[in-house]
Amino acid sequence: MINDVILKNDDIIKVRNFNAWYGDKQALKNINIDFKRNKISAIIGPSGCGKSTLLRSINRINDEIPTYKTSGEIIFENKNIYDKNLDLTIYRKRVGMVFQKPVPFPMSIYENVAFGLRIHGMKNKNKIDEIVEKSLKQAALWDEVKDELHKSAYELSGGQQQRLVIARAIAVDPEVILLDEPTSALDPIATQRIERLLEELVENYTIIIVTHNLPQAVRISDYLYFMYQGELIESGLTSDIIKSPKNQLTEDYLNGRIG
Ligand SMILES: Nc1ncnc2c1ncn2[C@@H]1O[C@H](COP(=O)(O)OP(=O)(O)OP(=O)(O)O)[C@@H](O)[C@H]1O
Repeated sequence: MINDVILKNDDIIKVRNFNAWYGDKQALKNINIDFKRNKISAIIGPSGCGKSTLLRSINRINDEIPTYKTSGEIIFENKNIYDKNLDLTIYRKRVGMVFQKPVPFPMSIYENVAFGLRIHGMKNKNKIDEIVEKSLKQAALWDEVKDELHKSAYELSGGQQQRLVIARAIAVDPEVILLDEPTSALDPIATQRIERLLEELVENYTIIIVTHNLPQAVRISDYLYFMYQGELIESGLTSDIIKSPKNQLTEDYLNGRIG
């Protein structure tokens, strides 16, 4: 019985027979993945293989593209997120997304983090103050900004902006954070800070990251998902795949022969 509960709680998002098209072009082909709770999962593969499409599909961001269509299911909390009656605002509070290029809102550092709280109806100033501080601390940005919370977010460096965006995602208390190439616009020091941060955050959140930076995926992830031409080719524990990939394509990618 206890084992049953543990097993059931282990997977947080299940992708089932999932296909996606942009017009006639099929970008995802029959993807099946069980993403593990409180782990870092990295989706890797050469440019154009469908990594971002998969991540964006989990947040339903691609709904905005008129030619985009899907079949199959993505299940979160026993519900298919593609069901018509899903409340997207509530879903995105629980499954947040951070993009490649940090996109702070044109407002103060404080307001960037408080934004989501206000959207979800929080009015108590003390409570908002408390969550803003906690989120900035969790995102390892508090010490750098605590004396200038009302400065424009645009005055922060790229690395600080990316941590601010992560603080904004954390503030609404999500369960899953999706990150699409979050460090590709950052220098090595800022990259290292974000990587350390993700390793800390995974104690409380499930992290799914898309990266074309293979050494980064190897450094930080518990699970790897290797995609090629819209298909999931191989998945498993990062340490196992790195040591002995089962598929020739995975091996070629790991050795830099494709991509
Ligand atoms: N908005 C779009 N309209 C049409 N085709 C698209 C769109 N976005 C992506 N595609 C196509 O879907 C396929 C998968 O793209 P996707 O961006 O998911 O790949 P990726 O693995 O994330 O690539 P990269 O590492 O270069 O970001 C590619 O062939 C791409 O050209």
